[in-house]
Amino acid sequence: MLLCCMKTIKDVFLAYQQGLGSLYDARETGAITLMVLEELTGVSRAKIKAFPEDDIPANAGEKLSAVLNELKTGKPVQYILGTTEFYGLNFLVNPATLIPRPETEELVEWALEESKKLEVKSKKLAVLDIGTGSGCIAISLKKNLPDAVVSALDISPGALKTAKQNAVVNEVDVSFIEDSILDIKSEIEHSKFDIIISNPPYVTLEDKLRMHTNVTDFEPHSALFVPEHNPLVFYKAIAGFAADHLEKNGLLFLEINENFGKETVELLNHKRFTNIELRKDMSGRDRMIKANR
Ligand SMILES: C[S@@+](CC[C@H](N)C(=O)[O-])C[C@H]1O[C@@H](n2cnc3c(N)ncnc32)[C@H](O)[C@@H]1O
Repeated sequence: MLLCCMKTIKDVFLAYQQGLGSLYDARETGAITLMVLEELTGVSRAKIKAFPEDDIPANAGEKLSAVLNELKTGKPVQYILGTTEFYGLNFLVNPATLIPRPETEELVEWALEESKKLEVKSKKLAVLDIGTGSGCIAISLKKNLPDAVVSALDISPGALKTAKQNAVVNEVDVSFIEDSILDIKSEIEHSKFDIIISNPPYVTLEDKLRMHTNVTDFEPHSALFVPEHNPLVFYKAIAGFAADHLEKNGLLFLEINENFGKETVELLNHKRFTNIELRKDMSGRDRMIKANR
């Protein structure tokens, strides 16, 4: 199917399958095509799926063709469209921010479930997201816990700029702090939290060799890779910070490297966290931890 001949939704799916077949499997290509069609035509996902024989809007062909050419370079669709969905909300993304992943939605879900059980007397729930990136975790938590006071920290000014825009887009109030969890210098040093949550960089050199180039060539390395090839460097710093800055019975939530679940649990044990729970994600991989102060 030549792009010039795309008239219907079905034609677009066919052209994208042909163009992207060497980069993605059929399921991934289908999902990408759906995202692009929805964004560029304004037609809903449900309608696209239900009426594949419908014509695409006359002015959409050129844009669909330009996006397909960019996709062929391996650039993630979210960076091409500049947007993605996370926990039912829209987030702006760009090469300064990691593209939020579905596994991280499971971490948010867990934190929201547990937050209901936390007894916070005579004050608002205080939450800190470490390594906020696009702000997806902090903003989703604030959206669902409107009374909470949510702060979010990142070392990257580019990521923080986007996270601030995302807070405006999603109409929530989050305090953003530029600092390094490896060497805190800001006023956050004097604060206490009921929940500390983080999806820090955890990709090792060995993991990198197995990763798809559309991740390693396009997503920010400072969001993905651990410095000095030490897979636990961020977990050590976060556990140390949380040990001092969580309220009594406060909760720590971490997304982790699936190959270092046991080691991360040991580290938290060593820091005297209790009720440490390791959970698998929807693909059955050790992916997240909850611990009590
Ligand atoms: C894996 S990304 C997670 C982004 C976002 N929370 C998410 O789940 O999509 C890790 C984030 O940690 C930030 N980061 C890297 N080094 C840091 C440091 N020393 N202190 C604070 N944040 C850091 C990166 O800029 C990046 O935004």
